[in-house]
Amino acid sequence: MIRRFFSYYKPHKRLFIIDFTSAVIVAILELAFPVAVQSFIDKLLPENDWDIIVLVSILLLLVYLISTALQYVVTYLGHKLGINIETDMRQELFHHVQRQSFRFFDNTKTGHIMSRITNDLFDIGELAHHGPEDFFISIMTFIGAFIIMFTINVKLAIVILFAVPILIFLIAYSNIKMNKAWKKMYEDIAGVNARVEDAVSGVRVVQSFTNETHEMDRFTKDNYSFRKAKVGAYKVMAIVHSNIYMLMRLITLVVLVVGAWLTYQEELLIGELVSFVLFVNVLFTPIQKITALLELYPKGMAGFKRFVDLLEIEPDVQNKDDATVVDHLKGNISFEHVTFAYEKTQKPVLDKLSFGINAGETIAFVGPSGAGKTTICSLIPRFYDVDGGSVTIDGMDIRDMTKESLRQQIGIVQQDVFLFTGTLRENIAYGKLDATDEEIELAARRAHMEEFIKELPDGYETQVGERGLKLSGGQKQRIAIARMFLKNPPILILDEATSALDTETETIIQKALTELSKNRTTLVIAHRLATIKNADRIMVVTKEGIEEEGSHEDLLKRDGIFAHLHRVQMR
Ligand SMILES: Nc1ncnc2c1ncn2[C@@H]1O[C@H](COP(=O)(O)OP(=O)(O)OP(=O)(O)O)[C@@H](O)[C@H]1O
Repeated sequence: MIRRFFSYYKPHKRLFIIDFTSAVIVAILELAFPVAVQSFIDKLLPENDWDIIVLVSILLLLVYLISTALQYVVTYLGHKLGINIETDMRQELFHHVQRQSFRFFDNTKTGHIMSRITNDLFDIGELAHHGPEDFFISIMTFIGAFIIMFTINVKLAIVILFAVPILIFLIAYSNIKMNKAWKKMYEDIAGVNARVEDAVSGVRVVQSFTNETHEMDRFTKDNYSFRKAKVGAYKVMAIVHSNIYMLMRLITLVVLVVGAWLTYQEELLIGELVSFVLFVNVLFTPIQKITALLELYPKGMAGFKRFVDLLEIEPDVQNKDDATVVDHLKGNISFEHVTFAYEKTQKPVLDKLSFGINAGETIAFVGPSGAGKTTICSLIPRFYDVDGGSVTIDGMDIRDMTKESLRQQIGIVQQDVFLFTGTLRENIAYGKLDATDEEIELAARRAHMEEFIKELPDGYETQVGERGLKLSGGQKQRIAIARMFLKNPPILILDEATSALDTETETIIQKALTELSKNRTTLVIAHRLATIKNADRIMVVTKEGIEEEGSHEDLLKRDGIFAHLHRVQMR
């Protein structure tokens, strides 16, 4: 895990070297001060040589100026390094999440992903900056200070050395305890995020059932569990901090007493004693840094582990090494003995399903809810891969095509159209990012959007989405259709595109859809049978597979499932 963590420093080697070297110099200069004070008191003062005293003072001033400049470099560049690493990781994670297949999103809460991309990465960034630098510098200062103290007076140095095992014990204790506490805290904050996500996106349902109190109770439970974990972690930290504080004061006192006695015995000079007391103070800094790291390290590493765990989830729909980039597909689709289950442990939704669609045909799928119509349509763009059998387009297995090129050939219009925050123009252009204004306006005209765009004061530049104009279901759907005119795919999937509209809007949208499906292979999932009268073929999908197939008229004549559904709807 640590080796992997360090691999993120590679692109910022130069920054790391500058930051690290500056920090090392600052630490060495810190050690110089007590040594200078000692020679001041024991050598320069008794000799009364004021020229040297002034010179040494100027030199010390110079050392401090350099130290201050380097301190700036360490703080600024060090944080910059941490931020750079955090940004790289966020890029990688976002890219990775975008590559994931539908199955991943079926099973992962947005709140959990958000929490990894934000909270976890903040802590990892902090660790990236402070971790190696503070650890190395602290060890270095510690060893350096002890070496100098031993050269000044062995007995007094040994007295201080006794404190080291206690320190190591405290550090180890805190590390174990905090590891556990942070891990729990991360799980809990992800839970809190997921709960907020549920309550906010489902707020309309919550309010319509007046279940606010119920939601509040569930949130309180998660929030308090998070609080307990975090407070627990800080309790451990408080124990460790206060013990270390007491230890350091004790050491100062012991140094003073033993030092005074040694001075009395003429084994130690006054300047040496002062210098010892100052060194005990110098030791405070690395110890404080190490205690700060005790909080940061387990926290950052717990976050990093979650980050790596997420990165290691490979999308289950992958391109083969020798996958073909397809272009201009005709749209002859064939399902051959297709078997598919969402979860390996569950009964297949589709069981050895076979059928064919000719290029340019309009096929409608009808049938009872949960029979698998949407599933059939999700397999064509490879949102999921089949478990058995194959799906081919123009005779080629879709798993032999790159998924990007395959999806470029397929357009999907769903009932629930997602609008991105931005202008109307940008939202239409989502179908073809480099579309010209003329192309966008033509697509809007073909999707029968012109009328309503004209009425908007800002026209195509109107802001839509969460922070902009709210569009009706029918208007959103026309945006989706306009996107498709721009994308211009040979295969079209219309998933219950008109089932939530009033008759007038539906007529307009039907018109737009009929134009859109011209010269394309079109698959329509419809619940309202009247809208698919003109389909070339209707397939009746049930849990047993495709039970009936034929034109509207044929199926009515057959007087089977479709005729029954039709009669119920007409009634
Ligand atoms: N993402 C999913 N994960 C697990 N199971 C799923 C998922 N989506 C659908 N299913 C299950 O697969 C079966 C078929 O669902 P599908 O959505 O394909 O049916 P449908 O015919 O389109 O239904 P409807 O007309 O109600 O939209 C259902 O039993 C459903 O519970």
